[in-house]
Amino acid sequence: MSTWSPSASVSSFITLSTLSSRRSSASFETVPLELIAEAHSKGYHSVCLPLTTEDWRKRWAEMCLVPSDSIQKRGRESRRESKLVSRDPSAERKAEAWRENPCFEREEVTITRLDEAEHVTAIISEWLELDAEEDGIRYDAEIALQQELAYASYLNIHTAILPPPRNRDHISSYARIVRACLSSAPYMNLAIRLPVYDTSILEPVAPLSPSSSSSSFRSSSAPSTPRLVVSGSADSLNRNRFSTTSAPLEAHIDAAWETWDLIRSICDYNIRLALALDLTPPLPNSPGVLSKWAAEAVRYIFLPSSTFIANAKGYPHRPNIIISGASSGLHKRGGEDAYSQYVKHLERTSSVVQAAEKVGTVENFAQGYQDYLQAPLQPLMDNLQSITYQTFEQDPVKYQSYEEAIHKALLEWPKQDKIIICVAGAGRGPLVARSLCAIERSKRGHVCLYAIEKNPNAFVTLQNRQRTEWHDRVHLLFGDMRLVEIPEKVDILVSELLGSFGDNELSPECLDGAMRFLKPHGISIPSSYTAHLAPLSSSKLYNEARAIKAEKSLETPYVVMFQAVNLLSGLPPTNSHNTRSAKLRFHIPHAGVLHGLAGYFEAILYGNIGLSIHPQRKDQVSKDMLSWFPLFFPFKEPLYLPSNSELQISIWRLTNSRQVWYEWHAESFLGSSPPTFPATSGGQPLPPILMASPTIGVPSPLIDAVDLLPRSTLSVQDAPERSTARLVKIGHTSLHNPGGRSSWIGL
Ligand SMILES: C[S@@+](CC[C@H](N)C(=O)[O-])C[C@H]1O[C@@H](n2cnc3c(N)ncnc32)[C@H](O)[C@@H]1O
Repeated sequence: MSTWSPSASVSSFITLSTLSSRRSSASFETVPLELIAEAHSKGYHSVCLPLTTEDWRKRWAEMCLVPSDSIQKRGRESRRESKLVSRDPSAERKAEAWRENPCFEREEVTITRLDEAEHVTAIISEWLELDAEEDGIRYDAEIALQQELAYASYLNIHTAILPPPRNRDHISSYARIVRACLSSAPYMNLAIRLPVYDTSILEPVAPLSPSSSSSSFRSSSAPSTPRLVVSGSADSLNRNRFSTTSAPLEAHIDAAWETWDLIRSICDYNIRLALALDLTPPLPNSPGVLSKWAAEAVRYIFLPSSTFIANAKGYPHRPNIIISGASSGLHKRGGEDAYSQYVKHLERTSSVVQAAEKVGTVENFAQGYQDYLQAPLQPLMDNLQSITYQTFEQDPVKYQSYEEAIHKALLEWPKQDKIIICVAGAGRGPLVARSLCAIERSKRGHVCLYAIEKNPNAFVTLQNRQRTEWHDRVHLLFGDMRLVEIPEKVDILVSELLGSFGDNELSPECLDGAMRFLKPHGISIPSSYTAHLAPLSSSKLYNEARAIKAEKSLETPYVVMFQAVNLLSGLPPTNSHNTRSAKLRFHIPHAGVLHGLAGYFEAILYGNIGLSIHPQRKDQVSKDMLSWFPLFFPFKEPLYLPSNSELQISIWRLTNSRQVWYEWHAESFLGSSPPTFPATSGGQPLPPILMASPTIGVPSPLIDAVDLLPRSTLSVQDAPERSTARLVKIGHTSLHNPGGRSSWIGL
């Protein structure tokens, strides 16, 4: 279960120039101790400190890089040619000795004592190019990185922020080095600093000189925003770093995310690897572009004091926010403390935090359960515990909605008739009590109420309530609704057998068995329900499911209160999949990785009264209902989906005489365009498929996904327009849970 920390941690970035310009005062033994104490007194929880000094950068450059003057002599050579330049033999000897036995000298590190390292996040030398063009520089950068991490571990520092990737062509080398470090430093958490997009698209920058990685970096100042060369652009192929303004900002944001995706994939989704997202560049207005980061392990957010950005609030991971330049005096009136105070204010006033603090909201109820995988209930096969019923019964919305639905049905029933109601699956009796309230409110005279329950333990509670509260107003029947004998047929059948995906607690099978005692023109409450699927990206959930070591863990649906997830496409208004299988087509506007499917349900109880956990409609239909979290169907292998690709999902609900199970599968294609809806014969465009829920709220504005099954609202000649012609297949997953081998629900 994830813990819910009360507030984001705010760190101050202490620069090398601050460290070197201060003299320690009488009250502190060392400058780092004084600066750390000062940061604490100004409301910062921790500090980020460069681990190494200028001296280390100089020694490393002398040993491992070709001196820049020897390059200048050779004129404008490419970096690739620079490795042919011979080095000074004494520098080469020193380098060999260092490679044999990497070791710092005292002046090369900023801190030396355990107490200086408390609450410190180490910034690894930013000038190390783990993705340098030259093999030799990459090789030496890896040795230096290992050396710095070993030193940080020695000082009991648990987190280090790595130099950013800069060269798309060698990201795989970068990632391989990070993976090696994760295994050689087993107690260290690593974070990769990544700008939200390549800032060179805003302003041209000079090309790097061969030894430039070091010389161009002003390590004594606050960290500059790293720049990433996006492969494939003409500029990057020429190894220049000039503006690529022709590409839209979104493409650059996608490129940054793809860099991260490659690194974390090569590192096998290691949970000790996280992102330090640099929000220094001006952010685009469209929040959807950034939403993919919500599904990632963003553990740090870099904010320079010059661009204080309110969008950082509400990130679900509650990352550490690192403020650089807080002491630069940029906002003189507020002073240094103002930044941490403002970040805390933004967080306190954000809708996410306010909802979590308000009693009665789902966010408040679900605290501690965000992204926690729970096995779905099996109320038919298992007998639920009293405490489980008690949890359901806290729902302030579900029972009220049922009472309203029953009341409405009673009012609409012909006045002179006697009415027989049956609550099938009564549990501890809350729907029985609500039925009695509705009867009383409707002022109907002749009403007879039955309650059926198959859980022998809950049946004791029902008997007790009958004796103490209900008396002869309720007739109890013990047994399975599929088999139990009932003295007369009923007019209104009330049940609540719904799972997060509608039918996953076997409501269809149970109600099929109960239909024999519902009169032909009788009413079922709920009158219908629909299941909805959406493709989902969440490295966190993927890792959680993988952490359960059993092979079947990635072929099992889970109930999850989603937090660190990103829906890769909109949800269809309804999948209407009582056919027990569906094939769904999703347009993927932005590149992403598919880790699983999110499953939701919507039910019409009676008339316009419903229940919904559909993310876009739940607030209109049944706001603050607590009883259901969505279902998560994981995929065993993540499936990469490029921008403007098409995802096709197949899902089957299958059954034998003893079990029901789901099987699922995904395929990806290139060449997709956002779906358009075919015109009817009258020339009017068809709306998205809506006929199954015409009475609930307003239709979802999201129309990305379209049910591919032939539907009554689509004429046959319309179908080819929506076919998958001209799509190029690019990938697929395996078929999950074939034959119900890993997960099933008992009948
Ligand atoms: C989700 S609980 C709902 C309980 C209660 N109606 C409420 O809303 O709090 C479903 C109940 O239906 C019962 N149940 C499930 N299948 C049943 C069946 N085939 N026959 C009788 N009861 C059944 C379970 O034991 C459980 O008490």
